[in-house]
Amino acid sequence: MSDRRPSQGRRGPSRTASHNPGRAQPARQVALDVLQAVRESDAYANLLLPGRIARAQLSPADAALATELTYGTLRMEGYYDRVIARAAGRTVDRIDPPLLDVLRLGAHQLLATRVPPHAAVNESVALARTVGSRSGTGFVNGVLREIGRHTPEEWQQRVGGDAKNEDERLAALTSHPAWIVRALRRSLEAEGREAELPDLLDADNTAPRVNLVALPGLADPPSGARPDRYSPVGFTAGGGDPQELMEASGGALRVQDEGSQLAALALTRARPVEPGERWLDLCAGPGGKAALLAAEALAGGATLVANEVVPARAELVRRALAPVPLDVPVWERDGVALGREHAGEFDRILLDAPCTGLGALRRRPEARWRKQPKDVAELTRLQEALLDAAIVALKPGGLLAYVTCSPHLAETHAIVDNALDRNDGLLEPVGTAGVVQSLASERLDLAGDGDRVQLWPHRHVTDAMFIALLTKRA
Ligand SMILES: C[S@@+](CC[C@H](N)C(=O)[O-])C[C@H]1O[C@@H](n2cnc3c(N)ncnc32)[C@H](O)[C@@H]1O
Repeated sequence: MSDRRPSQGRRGPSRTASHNPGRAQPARQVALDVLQAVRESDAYANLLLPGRIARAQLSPADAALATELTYGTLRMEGYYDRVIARAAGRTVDRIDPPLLDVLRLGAHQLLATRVPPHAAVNESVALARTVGSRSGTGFVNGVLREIGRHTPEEWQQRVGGDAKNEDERLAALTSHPAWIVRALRRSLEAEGREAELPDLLDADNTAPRVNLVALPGLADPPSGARPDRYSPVGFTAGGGDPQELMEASGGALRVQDEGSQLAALALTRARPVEPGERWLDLCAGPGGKAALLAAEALAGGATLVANEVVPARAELVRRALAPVPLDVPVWERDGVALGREHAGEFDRILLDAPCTGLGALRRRPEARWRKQPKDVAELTRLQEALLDAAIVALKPGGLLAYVTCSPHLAETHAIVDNALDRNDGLLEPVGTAGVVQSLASERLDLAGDGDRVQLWPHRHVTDAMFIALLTKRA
């Protein structure tokens, strides 16, 4: 590896020219700290980053840079590792992990940002000094210069050329584990929409917009807000700062994906609410949908019980419910046992089941590397048990929404199909697509027979929520 300067190094001045040369720039230091914490302690970037930005007292511009660098690097980590391995001439598991974090951050700047290459390399070398030895610093310098010697397009050709088949190629280039690409392909195939796979994988790597909900009856969207295309209570803030809006509203305006709003409203608005109805949110943590259910229950004269087995998450549910002036007990029970002990008590039940979360990869970029195929088998057993319990807890004639934030067929259609088979004749599918469409002001492009809804990031710009409404025969 020579020490020749990369040809792109003359593209323009460094954005960071004004700070002390030789020392890492604070936005990059924050991004590196978060990458390290995500790798070392399974931290979640979205929970960690705001605190780190505040602690470093970053300016708004630097906060935006730290955010872009952190999420951008985490999203494309799998791809950058392939580039780094080729440039370094060794697999990434043979690179000191703290230096690998620096290399990933540097690769992101070189391959996917407008940061001038010399700034990307120099800043990375400065970061490497904070985590590695002199030889480690030289290694980072050499690897990044080698990466900078080729254009982003050349790297894509090289990395793509290593793949043995199309799924592997897509997995490598879009930074997804291959098993997830296969699962997503099968889900789209089931809709006859296999050709959309590259768009879906790209959407997973696109930062989601900050979407908010106005809890019905408790708040209205502020002036200047842009209404959502599908959710009647959803909006984006327009020019307003979402954080300020949330605080000023006391929590009646809050961040919530449009798909999550549709899932909750499908249950509450599928048919008119009879005063006195009893509702259950069986797996409520952290409480986003519970808050919307509570507002809807309040408006319709129903009551709601929220349940969450993990105490810390139950506490989050209590906080989420605080803006709604309805007394909602929050139970901390295993939903499987709870369902069986409250047989036939509830008119409407939301089962927003624990799942792989493959529908929210754009929101939690690190999650794709933490899940394994074996997790699917474990989760589907739990999903089946929870669904059976929910069916028991449902009143005859009651309505149940089975929801996942995953489009994996094993967690969605298979769970519902098996439940219909096991409960021969007891359950009846409800036309979920018609219900969801009736909420929306624009036509939803949905596939399937109308009994179930699968939303998609690339088609609907929502998380990939799956919603199936079922009713229990009276
Ligand atoms: C997909 S999340 C629910 C998200 C929630 N509905 C919202 O909108 O904020 C699933 C939740 O189920 C909880 N959970 C997992 N196993 C459970 C069980 N056996 N009984 C009750 N809750 C469970 C998890 O801790 C997690 O908080």
